[in-house]
Amino acid sequence: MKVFLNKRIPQIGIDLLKENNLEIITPQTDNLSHEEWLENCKKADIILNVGKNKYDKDFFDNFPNVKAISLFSVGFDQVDIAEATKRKIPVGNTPDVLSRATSDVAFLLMQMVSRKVNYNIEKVKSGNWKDFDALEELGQELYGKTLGILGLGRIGFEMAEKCKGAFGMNIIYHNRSHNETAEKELDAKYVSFDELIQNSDIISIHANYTPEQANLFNQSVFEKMKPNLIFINTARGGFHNETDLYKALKSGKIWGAGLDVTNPEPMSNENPLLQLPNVCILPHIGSATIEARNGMARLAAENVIAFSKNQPMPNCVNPEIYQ
Ligand SMILES: NC(=O)C1=CN([C@@H]2O[C@H](COP(=O)(O)OP(=O)(O)OC[C@H]3O[C@@H](n4cnc5c(N)ncnc54)[C@H](O)[C@@H]3O)[C@@H](O)[C@H]2O)C=CC1
Ligand SMILES: O=C(O)C(=O)CO
Repeated sequence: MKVFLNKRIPQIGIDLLKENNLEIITPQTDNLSHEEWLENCKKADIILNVGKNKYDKDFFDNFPNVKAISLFSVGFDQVDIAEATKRKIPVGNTPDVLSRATSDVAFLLMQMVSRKVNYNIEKVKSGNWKDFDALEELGQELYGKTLGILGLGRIGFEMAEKCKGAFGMNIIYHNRSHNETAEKELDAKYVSFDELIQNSDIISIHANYTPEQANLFNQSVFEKMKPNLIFINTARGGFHNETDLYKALKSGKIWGAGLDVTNPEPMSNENPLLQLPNVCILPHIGSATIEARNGMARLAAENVIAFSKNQPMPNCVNPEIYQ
């Protein structure tokens, strides 16, 4: 069985594939052109996908040889799951192993934005730090604030737990269903989307993205938020409308924003958001720890191996295909 691996992954994943006698197709470069990527897809039975390649109806029509996809990510928004399911193509992902790392980044961004760390570092570096000033560079404290989580699943729970533990925050959340563990352990309160955006001091997005949710955070939503609102997005860039976010930040309608994800990625280094003092943007590093990436490599390889043995993938986004 041939596995197309389009980019480098930690060695633990490669070793597992090799131990199971899988033939790995690896390109000589990590930066394949789209055409080169398509060429390699032609040769594969299964793709171990790193990055944002799209798997939609056209792809499945053009590559009937591809019988399974193992994503090196927990997010699966790049795959048309309904289409894959219709064709009985299993789609694997890498849950849990990256929840701590990703919620750490959300927590980090929240603190950076609350104390304007980005802006203040720049001030020191550029020589514009003149003297101690009682009224300058003031941040806002996080203790006792209300954290609103959109999407209280695995990563959302870890973010809520950290914020409760470190800052005694009140947790409110909006989710597709109630999270009883969070309600019991963190005293989290389920609220409507409108209540979430109106009552939160910090909003952190941890929902899985679907195209129907594009621009969910837009001008009308930013207008309803508190002026001290810290907006954190470590989920997917499509959730926020970038122009509307820019306007809300520039006009002071909200306090600030911390983003680990943008749309598109990478973001242009001339993007006006980067000029704002109340914004901190990272290059999609939520899961970028040695521990998380090793875990992801292991889970992604285990999904490939299970498929090669005609067994259900241990972490499958569309397990109904096995019924
Ligand atoms: N920045 C980064 O490097 C990373 C980003 N992510 C993103 O984080 C997302 C969440 O991952 P997990 O927590 O493991 O997923 P999960 O499936 O455990 O949790 C997502 C939750 O969001 C809820 N949800 C989805 N749409 C919603 C909506 N419109 N309103 C309310 N709730 C909604 C679901 O019901 C679910 O409970 C991933 O799908 C991925 O996009 C994940 C890992 C790393
Ligand atoms: O796992 C994901 O969904 C990511 O975005 C990268 O780890």
